[in-house]
Amino acid sequence: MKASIVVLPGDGIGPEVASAGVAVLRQIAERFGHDFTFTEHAIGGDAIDRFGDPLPPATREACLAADAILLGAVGGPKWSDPNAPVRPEQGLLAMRKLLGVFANVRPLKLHPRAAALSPLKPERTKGVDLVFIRELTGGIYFGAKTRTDDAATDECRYTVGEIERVMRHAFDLARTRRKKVTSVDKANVLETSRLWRSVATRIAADYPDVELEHQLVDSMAMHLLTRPADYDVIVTENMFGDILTDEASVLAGSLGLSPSASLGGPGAGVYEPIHGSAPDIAGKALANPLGTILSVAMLLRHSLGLSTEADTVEAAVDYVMENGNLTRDLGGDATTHAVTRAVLDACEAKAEAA
Ligand SMILES: NC(=O)C1=CN([C@@H]2O[C@H](COP(=O)(O)OP(=O)(O)OC[C@H]3O[C@@H](n4cnc5c(N)ncnc54)[C@H](O)[C@@H]3O)[C@@H](O)[C@H]2O)C=CC1
Ligand SMILES: CC(C)CC(=O)C(=O)O
Ligand SMILES: [Mg+2]
Repeated sequence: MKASIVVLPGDGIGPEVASAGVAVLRQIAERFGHDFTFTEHAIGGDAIDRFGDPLPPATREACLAADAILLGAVGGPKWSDPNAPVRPEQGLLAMRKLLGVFANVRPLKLHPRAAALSPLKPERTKGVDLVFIRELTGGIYFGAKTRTDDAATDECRYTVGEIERVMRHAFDLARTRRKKVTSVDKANVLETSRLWRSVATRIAADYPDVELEHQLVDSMAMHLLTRPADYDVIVTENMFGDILTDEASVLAGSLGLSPSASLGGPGAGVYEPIHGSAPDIAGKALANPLGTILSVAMLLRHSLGLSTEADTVEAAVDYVMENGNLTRDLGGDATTHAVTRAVLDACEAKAEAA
């Protein structure tokens, strides 16, 4: 098949992990006879430096015309002055809004070897297999902001329509899994959460085969560590999802392992690891590329409909997790490049065997 893939490397370790993702896509294209074209565009701090804009017009146009988008990460200390007029993260948020990708899918599966790397005891993490659906284009990250010399505000706003569509995404997904949705909110305090909860309850009536439970976000943060295996699909608003998924990623051994797909818009899906630009390890070849490579598997499956190819990439990552030398965050001393090479070799072996 032919596919046009826009690559947005961004900042810090973004370019290091994005190039690992592109290497895997190139190999899959060659092995399975596809014609993928890759076009790199600027986003984030890199785009501010080159164009004075964290999401320049050429990047916007390319994203709107793409079949899929692969993103590294944005941000870093160079652009983090609290008084800076423009920030890298604005480019990422604007891109998500532009593409209308309201459902951010963040799966978390525990590889057996990662159980030993998890800070939790193996008996706690046994059987963990959950998916977060994080609302991605609404809430406090997109609300009006004000700032005076002695006060600041960030508005949190959700409409019924925004909640309904992400809720249906979660229930539809739960139907293909263990048929359980946990909706996370702060309905004891926030009006937006009370609306969230009432919409969740109403939508659940259309899915009598799926169990719905409501959970307050503060205790959810605790339950994720005490009984993570009890959860199947967890749906929540933008900021709660951002925070809980970084917490949850540690169950699987490292933030560097977690992939994501941002879906639901009329055009391309966006695929990115859930981590940031990791300025502390940028340029040192220490970045774990597996979260990005697993995001590439999601790209193949969700945007290109290539499930055999996606399975091949996931099986290759499983193989490397089981047998390979891993990056430092997972207790190894392999470089980003060496782990990527190991995945490419494993992809080749899996494709050969298939
Ligand atoms: N999607 C994006 O582009 C995101 C961007 N950011 C931005 O990234 C910058 C840094 O933010 P932080 O809070 O430090 O979060 P971060 O996710 O960049 O890093 C947190 C910690 O995890 C480690 N880490 C992250 N990814 C890793 C990987 N692939 N391999 C090994 N270790 C990894 C880092 O070294 C660091 O110690 C900020 O400017 C922030 O705004 C943060 C989150 C997401
Ligand atoms: C700029 C932030 C909203 C990015 C982030 O932390 C994320 O999407 O996980
Ligand atoms: Mg985040």
